[in-house]
Amino acid sequence: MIQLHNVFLSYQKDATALNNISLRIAKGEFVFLTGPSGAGKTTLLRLLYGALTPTSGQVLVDGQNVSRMTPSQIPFLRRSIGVVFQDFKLLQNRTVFENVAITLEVLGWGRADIGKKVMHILKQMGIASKVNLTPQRLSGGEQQRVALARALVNDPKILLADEPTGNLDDSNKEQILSIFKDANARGTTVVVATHDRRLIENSHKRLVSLIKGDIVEQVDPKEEDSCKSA
Ligand SMILES: Nc1ncnc2c1ncn2[C@@H]1O[C@H](COP(=O)(O)OP(=O)(O)OP(=O)(O)O)[C@@H](O)[C@H]1O
Repeated sequence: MIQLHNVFLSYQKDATALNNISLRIAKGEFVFLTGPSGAGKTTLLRLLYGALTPTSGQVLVDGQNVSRMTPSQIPFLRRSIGVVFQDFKLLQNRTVFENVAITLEVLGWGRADIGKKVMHILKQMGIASKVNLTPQRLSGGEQQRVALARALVNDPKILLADEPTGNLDDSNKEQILSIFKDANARGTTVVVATHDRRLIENSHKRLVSLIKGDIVEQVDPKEEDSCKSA
């Protein structure tokens, strides 16, 4: 589903944000990207949804070569990718409903179907009662759930989330993790960038650790389990 081959990314000369990264993420996998600030987590996610082009190397997402896409092709790629940004990027002058509906409007859905689907996901996320409020009137955890609803409302093939539990309390973190796990169980490939060790440890999912643009460690609990039982 996602492949990076020898990817280098420099924002400026002599400052390499990603240094010869090769990585495969299979369809239906759930992967955490971790590492200290500046490790390259956000940069890697941005490559996957075509917000950045690698300086060299190849990025393949859902069978498409993102490294070679023209700007006009990127919106089509993004139809199959839900993105949750570090700062949510909610539209402040729109209601919760409108913030989530926008994903389906872009895809050309009809009004009645949009209404049903948006209300369905807001109920799943436990924020249906906030449907007519604007984001300023929501807590941080509620805003995060709106951002997740917007990213997941069209059942995307891939969900990318950047530091989705920053500033959330433990109960909100648990809710967010269970939303990711549900989406993953329905077939969405999930990639989450996070510093949050507790979130990672509680989830028993594959972990890719970056430091200064290098992959320094990969841990896959499934392989560890099969080693233990072998
Ligand atoms: N727009 C930019 N212009 C120049 N350098 C950048 C830009 N964005 C990121 N960088 C640099 O690229 C490197 C990787 O940054 P990136 O944001 O990918 O790290 P990160 O692991 O996501 O960090 P954090 O956990 O703090 O969000 C850092 O050295 C950063 O300073």
